[in-house]
Amino acid sequence: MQRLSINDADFDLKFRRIVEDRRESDGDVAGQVSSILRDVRSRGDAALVDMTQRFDQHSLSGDDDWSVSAEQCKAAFDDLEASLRDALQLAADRIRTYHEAQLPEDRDYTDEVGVRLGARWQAVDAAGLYVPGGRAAYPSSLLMNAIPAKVAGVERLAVATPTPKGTVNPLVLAAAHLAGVDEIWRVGGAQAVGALAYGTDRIKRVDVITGPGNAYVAEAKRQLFGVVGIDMVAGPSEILVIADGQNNPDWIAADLLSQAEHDPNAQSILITDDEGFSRQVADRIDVQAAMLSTSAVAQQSWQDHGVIVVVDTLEQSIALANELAAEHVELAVENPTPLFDGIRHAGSIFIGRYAPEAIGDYVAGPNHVLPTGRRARFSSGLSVLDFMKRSSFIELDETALNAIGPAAMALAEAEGLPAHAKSIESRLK
Ligand SMILES: NC(=O)c1ccc[n+]([C@@H]2O[C@H](COP(=O)([O-])OP(=O)(O)OC[C@H]3O[C@@H](n4cnc5c(N)ncnc54)[C@H](O)[C@@H]3O)[C@@H](O)[C@H]2O)c1
Ligand SMILES: N[C@H](CO)Cc1c[nH]c[nH+]1
Ligand SMILES: [Zn+2]
Repeated sequence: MQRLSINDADFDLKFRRIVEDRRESDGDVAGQVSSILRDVRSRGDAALVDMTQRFDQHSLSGDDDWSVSAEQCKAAFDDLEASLRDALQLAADRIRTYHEAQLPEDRDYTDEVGVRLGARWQAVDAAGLYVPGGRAAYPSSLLMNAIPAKVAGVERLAVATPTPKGTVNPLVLAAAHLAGVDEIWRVGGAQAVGALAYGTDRIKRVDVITGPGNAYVAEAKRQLFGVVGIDMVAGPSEILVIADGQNNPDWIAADLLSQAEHDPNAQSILITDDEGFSRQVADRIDVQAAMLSTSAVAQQSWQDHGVIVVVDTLEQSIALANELAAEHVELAVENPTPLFDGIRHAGSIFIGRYAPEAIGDYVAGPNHVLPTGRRARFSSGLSVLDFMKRSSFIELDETALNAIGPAAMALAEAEGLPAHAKSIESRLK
């Protein structure tokens, strides 16, 4: 963990290094991912067999090793303990309600010269939903991917998720049943993203790939953008907690560890105006981390990427937060409004002492698939619109074409494109 004070002589330099640390697509990962993708593209299923054995110790020999059937998903749902089924249902209902409000409306109008203009939204035909499963299984990510895809009206939902050592997580299958997923492929990592993008004999290609994952998954999506649509780059988790000294240090320590436990490359940052409080939080992190079942990962993440910044005033945290453009920002302060108003770059913002980030991971409603690596400067969380695209349309009759056609012809001539001009001119009266 690094500790900084805004009054350190070299604060700007150190802070800049922290900001740059968030680029998970370093040369090593990018190189490995590009050779994995090349292999999947040229050898298809055979490459998936080799890499799934190598990275997940899972042998893709029979059909059941490749995919999970709808019957298995239904059985997993039916077998769920009632409290877990209710929790999954509550999460699904709240996520659906939030995302239904995102559905766009088609609009059109006819202007003063009689041209009808508008735009029409339509769902993509097929979506590939990446559900992480390396260190932990993520039924919550299945819901976060599949529900907006369903709301958008996508016809084919193909999930890819690794099943390390052949272990299938029943809650992932139950979530798939609840959300109405069509296919579940037991492959993970960059190779799964490649298969969904290029297609193989077994896995038909999709139009859009969404979902979170580790650095390999995130980099594969980044490299494949253009071959296929993607939602955004959603890599190892990040949390920035801005807290005053009036918080319970145990609560804030748990919040920081909640993201650290995802991945050794996850990042947790605390900004506070109370030096004594920051030391209490650091102590509580050490105590709590040692007791977690995920302690090895959480401790590694906190050691390698954890940061505490002590500022003089909480107002100073606004500029730092905007530089970091973190996936999650918690505002655990007495009066969060001025901070909320000042923060321009964040995947999702949690307002007040009773809004821990973990509530957004599961049941609040907004999507937990969010941009990482400072990409909240230009990307947003997964939404229904990521599964849709818009076609504009233009309708003219003879009168309308006569009104605006000559201007288009003039521009076409000026661009040296006479066939363009002719296609308009030949229709004019
Ligand atoms: N940003 C978000 O919205 C968000 C949401 C949920 C989870 N996450 C992140 O998802 C990630 C889940 O990671 P995970 O590892 O548990 O599962 P994962 O499914 O993302 O990755 C596992 C796969 O990584 C590949 N892999 C592992 N080591 C490799 C290597 N050395 N070379 C090539 N490929 C390798 C393997 O193919 C394996 O199947 C975490 O980083 C978590 O923070 C992010
Ligand atoms: N915090 C993750 C996004 O970075 C999402 C998640 C799923 N399960 C638990 N957490
Ligand atoms: Zn989480």
